[in-house]
Amino acid sequence: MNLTEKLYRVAAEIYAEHGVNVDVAMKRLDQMPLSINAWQGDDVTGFESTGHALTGGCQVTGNYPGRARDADELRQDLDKALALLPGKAFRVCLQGHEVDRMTPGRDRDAFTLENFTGWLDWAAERRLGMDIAPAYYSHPKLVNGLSLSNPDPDIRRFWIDHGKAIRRIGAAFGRRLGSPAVCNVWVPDGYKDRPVDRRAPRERLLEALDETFAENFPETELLDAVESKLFGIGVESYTVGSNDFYLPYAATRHKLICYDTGHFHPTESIADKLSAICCQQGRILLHISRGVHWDSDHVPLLDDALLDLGREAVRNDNGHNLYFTLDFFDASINRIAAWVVGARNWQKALLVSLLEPAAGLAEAETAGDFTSCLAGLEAQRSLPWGAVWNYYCATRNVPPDDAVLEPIRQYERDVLSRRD
Ligand SMILES: C[C@H](O)[C@H](O)[C@@H](O)C(=O)CO
Ligand SMILES: [Mn+2]
Repeated sequence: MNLTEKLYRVAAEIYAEHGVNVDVAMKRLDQMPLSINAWQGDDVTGFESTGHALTGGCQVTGNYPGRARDADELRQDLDKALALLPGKAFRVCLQGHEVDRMTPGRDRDAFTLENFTGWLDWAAERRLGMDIAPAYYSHPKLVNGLSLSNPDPDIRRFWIDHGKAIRRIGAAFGRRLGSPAVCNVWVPDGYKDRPVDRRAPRERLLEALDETFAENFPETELLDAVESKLFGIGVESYTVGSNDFYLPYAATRHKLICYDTGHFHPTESIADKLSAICCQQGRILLHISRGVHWDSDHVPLLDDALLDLGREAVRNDNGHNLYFTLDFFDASINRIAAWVVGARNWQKALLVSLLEPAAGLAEAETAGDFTSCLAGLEAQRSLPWGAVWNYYCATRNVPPDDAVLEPIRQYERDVLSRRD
C-alpha cells in the first residue's frame, strides 16, 4: 500500500467517526458537471478571421506564449487540460465567435451549426456536453459600447439575430449530445460616466431579449441563462444588464439567472444567493471566477469565498437546478495551467463540502446554540480532506497537485512554445 492510500485510509476512518462516507462523497463528485471555459485558451479572441478589429467589451491582459490560434489548437489544449482533471462529467462552453470554420461572407448574425461542426464531432467522440454563449463584443457592431440596447435598430437587429443563431446552434448541440446546452447571454452594454437616461437602454434590452428568446426549444436541448454585471473597464458608471435588471427578467421568463462570482461588490457573498433562488424553484448558472478590484476574471483560488460557494452548491443542488461554468481568462500565465488550477480548486471546494459532517450543527443552530456552530464549523477546517483529494486524483488516474505542472510544462515545450 503506498503512502497516498495509507493516508486515505486514515482519513476515511476519521471521517467515518464523524458520520461521513468518503466513498459516497467521491462518487458524487465524479457526477457533478463542470463546464470548461474554452475562451481561457484563446484569450477571448475567437477565430473569425474577418480582419475586423476587436473593438472591446471583453478583454484580457497578458501575452504568455502559446495562445490557441484556431479551433483545432484550442481543442488540442482542452484535451490536455481535461486529461489532468479528475471526475467524469465535463462539458465545454464556447463563445459565439469561437467558430470551427468561417463561411465566406457570413457574419455572426448568420452563423449556423456548419460553423461549429468540428466542435460537435469532437465533443461527441469524447462524450462531453457542450454549452455556448453569444459574443456581443469584439466586433465593429458594438457601437458606443452598446449591443442589444443600442438606440440604432439596425445594430440591435444584428445582435438579436446573433443571439438567435447561437441559440439554434446550442439546441443542435443539445440534440446531438443528448444533454441540454446552456446558452448564456451576457452583454457588455454600459456607460463610462453617469447616464442622463438610465431607463431607455434597459427598455431596449428587455425588448431585444424577448425577441432573442422568442423561438422555443425543448429543455432537453437548450437552457437559456442571463448574466448580470456590476461594472466593467470603460463602463464604470452604468451597466444596462445589472443584477436588478436580470433577476426579475429571469424569474418572469423562466430563465436561469447566471451569477458570475466576479460580478458583484467585493464584500457581497455569492454563496448566500443560492438558497434565496433555489427555495423559490429558480435555477442558477454559476460562473466560477475571481474578482480582483475592478477585474472579474482571475483564476479562482481555494479561498473562503470559493469554499462557501462549494458548500452552498452541495446543499442546494437537486441534480437539475445548478449549473457550473468556469469563467476566467488570464493571458499572463500558462493557459492550460489556468484551466487545471481553476477547475481543480472548484472540485476541491465541492469535495470539502461533500465531506462536511453537517449532522448536529444544523440542529444546534435551530436550537440557538451558536457557540457549538462556530466551534464545530471551525473544527471542520482541519479535517484531512487533502488525503481524500490525493486518493481521488490517484484513483481517477490524474496527478496530485504537486505533480500536475510537470506534464503541462512538457506540453509547453513540445507544443505551445512552437506557436507564434
Ligand atoms: C467571455 C464571457 O462572455 C464573459 O466572461 C462573461 O461571462 C463575463 O463574465 C464578462 O465579464
Ligand atoms: Mn461570466
